[in-house]
Amino acid sequence: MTQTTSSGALPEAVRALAEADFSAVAGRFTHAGFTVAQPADGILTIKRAGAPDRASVLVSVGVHGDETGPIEVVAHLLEALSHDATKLAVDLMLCVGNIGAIREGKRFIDADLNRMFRAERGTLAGTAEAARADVMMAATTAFFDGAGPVRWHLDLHTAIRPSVYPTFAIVPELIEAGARGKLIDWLGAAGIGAIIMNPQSAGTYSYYASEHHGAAGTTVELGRIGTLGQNDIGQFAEAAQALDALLRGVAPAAAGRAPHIFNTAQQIIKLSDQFKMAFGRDTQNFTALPQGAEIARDGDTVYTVRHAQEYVVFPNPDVRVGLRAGLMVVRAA
Ligand SMILES: O=C(O)CCC(=O)N[C@@H](CCC(=O)O)C(=O)O
Ligand SMILES: [Zn+2]
Repeated sequence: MTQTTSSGALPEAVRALAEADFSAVAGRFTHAGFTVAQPADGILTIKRAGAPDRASVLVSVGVHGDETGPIEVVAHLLEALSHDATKLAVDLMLCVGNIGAIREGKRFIDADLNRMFRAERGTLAGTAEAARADVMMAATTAFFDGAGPVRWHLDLHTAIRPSVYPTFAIVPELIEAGARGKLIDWLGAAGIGAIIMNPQSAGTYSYYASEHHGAAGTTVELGRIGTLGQNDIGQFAEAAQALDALLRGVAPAAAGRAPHIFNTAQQIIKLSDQFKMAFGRDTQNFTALPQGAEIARDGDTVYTVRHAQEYVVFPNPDVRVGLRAGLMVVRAA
């Protein structure tokens, strides 16, 4: 079945996930004997009763409302899996993040949801996204409470700008070494070209799940923002296959290539409205800058490249004061 939208015909599975309408898939998993619940709007959990050792996998999409490619990828995958429901080999929590922003085709309504997964929110405490993050954290806590030791969180995003690596991931350094190794292997099988090791929380969902719930969490960037129903998701076939294999508890079809590993050199924080980036808004992710080059200036503060070479990721002068306006990374030895 398809639904016609302003952007053309949207496959029913995509429409349903984008609108957080889980009725069809929930029915199929229930019929296959799973315990299915919807603890909050946009959140679906599917568990097998009496199987405490199963891996627990949280998959989130749409934390930024204009990042629609992963919604399409997961919608098709979930639709297919629900028709083969007994093959689901993990406890699954599926979270459609910023439902209001998805509806409006915007990154966020009041403020960036992916900076709200921390206690201090300052002036953003009363925003729609602060309330949504509270709901998501409560559901995440309930999902992982009492779960077995194998815990994953894949938070699927897309980047605003083009990138030297069209697919890349951010991995919190604090993940225990064994679990981190398995996660990096999986990211390789998923066709992810580069991994940024991140030592510090920026208030993101995946860092929160790693820090507070012992999950092997990661933010995965799959291409660029696009209109729902118009993304070329064929380019993410490896990621879709690897995710499907994870949910079915089987090895990915391809081992993939080892991603390039980068360490975080510095986070560029916007300190005031005087903040000015030294290069254009459309500078692509992983653009190399030489030692001493100016990155940004903000009043008396001048951010410069400290290593022989640093690469800029997520350059964004338009963020709110106090938030990350870019990440400088270096190739790991
Ligand atoms: O392309 C951009 O500038 C932003 C893409 C995006 O939403 N990235 C995430 C990364 C989260 C992390 O650091 O783990 C974000 O900025 O929230
Ligand atoms: Zn995003």
